[in-house]
Amino acid sequence: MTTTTSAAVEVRSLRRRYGSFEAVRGVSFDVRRGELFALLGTNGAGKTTTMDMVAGFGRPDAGNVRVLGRDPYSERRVLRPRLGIMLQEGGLPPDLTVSESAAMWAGTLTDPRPVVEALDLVDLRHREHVRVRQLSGGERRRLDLALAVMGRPAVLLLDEPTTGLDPENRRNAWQMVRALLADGVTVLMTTHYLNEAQELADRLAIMHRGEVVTAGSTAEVVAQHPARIIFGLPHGVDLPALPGLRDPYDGEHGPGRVTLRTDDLQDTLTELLGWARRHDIELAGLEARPASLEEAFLAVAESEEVPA
Ligand SMILES: Nc1ncnc2c1ncn2[C@@H]1O[C@H](COP(=O)(O)OP(=O)(O)OP(=O)(O)O)[C@@H](O)[C@H]1O
Repeated sequence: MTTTTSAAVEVRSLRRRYGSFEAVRGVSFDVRRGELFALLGTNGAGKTTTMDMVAGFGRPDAGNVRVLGRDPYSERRVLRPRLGIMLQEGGLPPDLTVSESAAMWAGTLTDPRPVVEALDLVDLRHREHVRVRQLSGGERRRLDLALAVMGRPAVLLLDEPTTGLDPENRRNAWQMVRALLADGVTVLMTTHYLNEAQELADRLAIMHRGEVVTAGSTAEVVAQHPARIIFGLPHGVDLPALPGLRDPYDGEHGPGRVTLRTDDLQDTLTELLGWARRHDIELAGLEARPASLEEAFLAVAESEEVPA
């Protein structure tokens, strides 16, 4: 029997404690079919613990996880052929070579990619005869990634997949993930690289102290934080009242340099430009930009709300 649900991964009110410490405190999110959902968060926020439960390795104390409509813990055998998992610890036998490891893993799968194809995907073919223990950290990570996609999974779980990769290999990994997404694979990924989330994620959630603090598309998450307009103003000129501003204005960029923080970039900018034109005032070095994902992340990381 197949169960149909609209989301590939459904996480509802998930809780997990280690002893008396509650690491995951009521986390909910959906990963839609064919999208990449990024879980971001501060160190110790509970991302890996959440991933473990989605992978079916850890059992929730409360709440629910469904992957392709199945419970990943109790129905792990049914789900396994459709799930690709790359967690933080690879745990491969250190004395096997790269191709022996890949062949051993392929032997446990129903419809594996050929070993050479999987190694080519992560650019490791030239290292096929090297023992796992002799690989660099980044090469080991890439081997883990090759094994995660070897079984042609419908859902891929990647816990910090590009940590330790150099910039070129990180970009190669992104390309591979993009190709998988184009094939309809659903990806749930954690990362500490905000540009990685910005490059790859359709939607994301930012976790802090066991909770999801904010979630949505990158644009939605960023839109919750003020945009900035920065310019130089001739000496002795005062700004008019402008719509959308949080503060009247502040001069954090030094004398004559003004920074406005606005919740409505278009409105504030339109008014500002109209005013400058009418009074023939030059706004020197004018810059306008929305908040960045980094600003949104830092706002979450610095928030002191302690969950009840
Ligand atoms: N086996 C364990 N026993 C006790 N506490 C644990 C265990 N595993 C994780 N924790 C604690 O649970 C919290 C969440 O850990 P988790 O690894 O899920 O966070 P994370 O968001 O993945 O962090 P990071 O970004 O640093 O990898 C942390 O405070 C961690 O110390």
